[in-house]
Amino acid sequence: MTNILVFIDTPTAQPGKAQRELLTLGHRLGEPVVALGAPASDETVAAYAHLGATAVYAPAGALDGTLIAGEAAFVAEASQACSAAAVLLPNSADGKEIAARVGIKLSAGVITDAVDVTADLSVTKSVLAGGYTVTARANQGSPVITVKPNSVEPTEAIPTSPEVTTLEVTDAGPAARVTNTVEKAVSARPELQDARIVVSGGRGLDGDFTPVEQLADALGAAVGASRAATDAGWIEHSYQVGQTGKTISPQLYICAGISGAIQHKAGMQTSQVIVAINSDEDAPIFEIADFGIVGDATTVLPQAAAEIQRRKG
Ligand SMILES: Cc1cc2nc3c(=O)[nH]c(=O)nc-3n(C[C@H](O)[C@H](O)[C@H](O)COP(=O)(O)OP(=O)(O)OC[C@H]3O[C@@H](n4cnc5c(N)ncnc54)[C@H](O)[C@@H]3O)c2cc1C
Repeated sequence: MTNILVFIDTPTAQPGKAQRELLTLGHRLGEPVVALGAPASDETVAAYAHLGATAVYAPAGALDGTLIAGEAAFVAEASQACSAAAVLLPNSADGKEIAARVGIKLSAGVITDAVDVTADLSVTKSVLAGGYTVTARANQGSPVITVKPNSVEPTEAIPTSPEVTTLEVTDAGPAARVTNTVEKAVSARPELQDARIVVSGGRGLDGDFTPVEQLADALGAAVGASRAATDAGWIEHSYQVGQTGKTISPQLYICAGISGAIQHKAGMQTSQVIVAINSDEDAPIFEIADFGIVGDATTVLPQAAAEIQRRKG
């Protein structure tokens, strides 16, 4: 039996696509054992049992009071408890930091930005801002791997009745402590990093993101932005795509009024299909676009949104 530990950062009764992708990959490599990032409830255990988790580890108390350190200690303890052959985590900023700390605790190799993992634990990953794809293998310990969303098609699993083990996290070490939290405003849109479709806007939007948001809502997409747009305060920094923003690989990336600077491309050029809307036919973004529209974004975006709404009826 080869146990593959899958870390679920935010356990929920209705696991999202990125979590189901990790479970599917765990199944492909062995027996997926789930490490919940919060104390277990009947609902969360049932949800991951439905996805075929063969065992569940959960912390005795909440882990979010210590920034990352508590999660890393818990994942390392869960990995040792089930003798995991590999640990899979989300490719978020937190996921990568947890992976790094787990790698140190377990003296194990860490591989980020994975887009595929084969049975011999060879990892296909993007490097150099998504410009190249390479195959990598950890040469020490059980590899700790962060997996990009939209890399695996989630499949149905045979439901299980997993044993639930509660772990006391003892090794969090000195850590920064959270003293106050502010709830993020709830959005009906998908999370930027998990979304199948992303509509992004840049400086060419001239301060008004309404057309980007309307097309995103027509497509059920997430909204993204260039740094020029976030620096100008037109939209929050959490929406920034690129080298110093989020790295995403949606199935469809639509960008409007974005020139295609190397730092922006670093965050989106592994998207499966790229559609660019720009008034300058020589804009660099057209070099990597699958479809290009030379036009005014403030005209093209509303037309696209209206046509999609019309076809949806
Ligand atoms: C260390 C570092 C890190 C960085 N990290 C990031 C990052 O993470 N993400 C990021 O995005 N940038 C990043 N940048 C900034 C990056 O270099 C660019 O400055 C930025 O991406 C430009 O944003 P933009 O394409 O919206 O603006 P611009 O480059 O000004 O392009 C605007 C585009 O809009 C077009 N346009 C104008 N009007 C219209 C219209 N009406 N309709 C359609 N098109 C129109 C123009 O033709 C132009 O191509 C970083 C820079 C540095 C130095």
